[in-house]
Amino acid sequence: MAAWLSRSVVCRNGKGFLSCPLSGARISFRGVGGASSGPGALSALQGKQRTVEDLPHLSVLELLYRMVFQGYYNRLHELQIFEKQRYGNIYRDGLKSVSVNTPQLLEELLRNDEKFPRRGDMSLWTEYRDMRGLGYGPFTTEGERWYNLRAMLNKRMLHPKDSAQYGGVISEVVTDFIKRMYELRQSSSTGDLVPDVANELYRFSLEGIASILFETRLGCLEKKIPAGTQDFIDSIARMFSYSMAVAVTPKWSRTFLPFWERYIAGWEGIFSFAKELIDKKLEIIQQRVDKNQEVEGEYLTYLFSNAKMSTNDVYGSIAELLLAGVDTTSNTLTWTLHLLSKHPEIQDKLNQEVCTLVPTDRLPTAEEVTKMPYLRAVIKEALRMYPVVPLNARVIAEKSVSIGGYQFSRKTSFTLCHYAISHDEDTFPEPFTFKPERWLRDGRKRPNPFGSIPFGFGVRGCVGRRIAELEMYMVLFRIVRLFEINPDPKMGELKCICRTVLIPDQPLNLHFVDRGAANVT
Ligand code: HEM
Repeated sequence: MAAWLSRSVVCRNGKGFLSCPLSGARISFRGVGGASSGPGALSALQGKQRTVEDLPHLSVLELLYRMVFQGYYNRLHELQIFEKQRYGNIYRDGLKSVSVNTPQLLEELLRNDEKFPRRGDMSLWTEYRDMRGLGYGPFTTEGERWYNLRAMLNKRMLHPKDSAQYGGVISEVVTDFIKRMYELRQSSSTGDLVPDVANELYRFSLEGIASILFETRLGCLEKKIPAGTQDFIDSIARMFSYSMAVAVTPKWSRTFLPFWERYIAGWEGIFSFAKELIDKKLEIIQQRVDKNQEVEGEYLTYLFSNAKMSTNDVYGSIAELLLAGVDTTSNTLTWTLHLLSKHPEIQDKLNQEVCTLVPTDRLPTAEEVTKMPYLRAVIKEALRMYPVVPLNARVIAEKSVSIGGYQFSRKTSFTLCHYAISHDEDTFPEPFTFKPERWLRDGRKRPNPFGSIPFGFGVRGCVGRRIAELEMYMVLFRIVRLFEINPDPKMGELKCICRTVLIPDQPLNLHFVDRGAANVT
């Protein structure tokens, strides 16, 4: 995610002539029109292969102007749409990253991806690991080493059948979450209001993913979060909140500006907590091995039992899985509940599905929730409207590649503008309207799959996808069966800001009105 963050800061692009009020600089391009306006007629007429030089491009100064003076600093997702309208579907920024902005171009690029896909510079994350001699995880590793690591991490996680085995663990976490919802509602003045739902869903997601990765409960859903767990949560927040400052300030300023020290303190907290839990588990396994007892367990135990993985690799991987899995899942759920609260008719339809497909006197199984078409469509549509990871990157390092009729030499960096793509009007008519029906397989024409790929694509796609989906389906199922979700009339319009992932600009408060269904546990 750090790579996306730093990329989002530096990779902005443009086309045509545009006065930059900051500097009076003029942004120019040599081609005729962007890819949106058809092939570069001039080059084609001359029979010349179009290259990166023919793309619309603009300077870093313009990016700075847009970020600072036009306020796009935390609305980088909206900037994608602005730039697409202004500069076309494929364009280049001053730092030579090429932005692609339509499902077709995205597909062309990703189908040309390499055996060991790269997202680009991850030094923001690797520096700390190098300083402390820690192992790299799936985000930070590259090349063949990454490939081998993913081969190990994918097992017991990536296949729907693998994730189904965590159904029981997740269901227990959902039960605790629902219990907490009842408590919060009761203590509110109206008897049904839950303040700052995103914060509650963060606790849920952290508890859920930790219960799978560490095979232990952290206590995030207890009335008072244990001190160690709270320090860990604060450390994650600290690391993320200083990432941007560290990315944009020069290294020499680290000794007198406070950002680097605070950023590193964040990493220290993350790794020391993860390490403590991993070491505890390792000790338990060792004791059982010493006593010749059978070692049973799930993900962490599986990783330890894998001879190819060193303890250092396990530390690095678990920390990165944890970081990748919490904000993404919790914010997707936050946006889904927000959208449902605004669309009672969709909520009712979803309630009907969950009450019809599973008898109301028992909880659903992992297999059942993953087969519910409307439940799946609701989450898919929420992820289309709010792709929590709104931009991504690829570097095609080993070969030259042709995208959108342009030839790019090897080592070209590409920015994948997922937010603009999933709001592409040609692919998704009324792109700003919540319509889960778009995704139903009921005979209607389905959208281009590359229009919305919130988990990425190919071998470097999200390793936690199936776990995330299962967590989201299971918790949404239970919420929708028990409650009608209503907006808080006291809240102003909820806007979306980009802090590495898409988050709400203010705490989201929602009313959870009892539907009268039994709370089966
Ligand atoms: C709604 C939830 C989630 C979303 C939308 C999401 C999205 C993404 C995206 C877009 C990528 C980049 C893929 C690419 O470059 O092609 C990614 C990578 C990754 N995700 Fe997720 N993710 C989610 C949940 C999770 C969870 C729960 C975990 C951990 C269990 C996880 C672990 C990872 C890891 C480790 C990577 C890096 C993979 C690699 O580089 O090999 N994610 N995710």
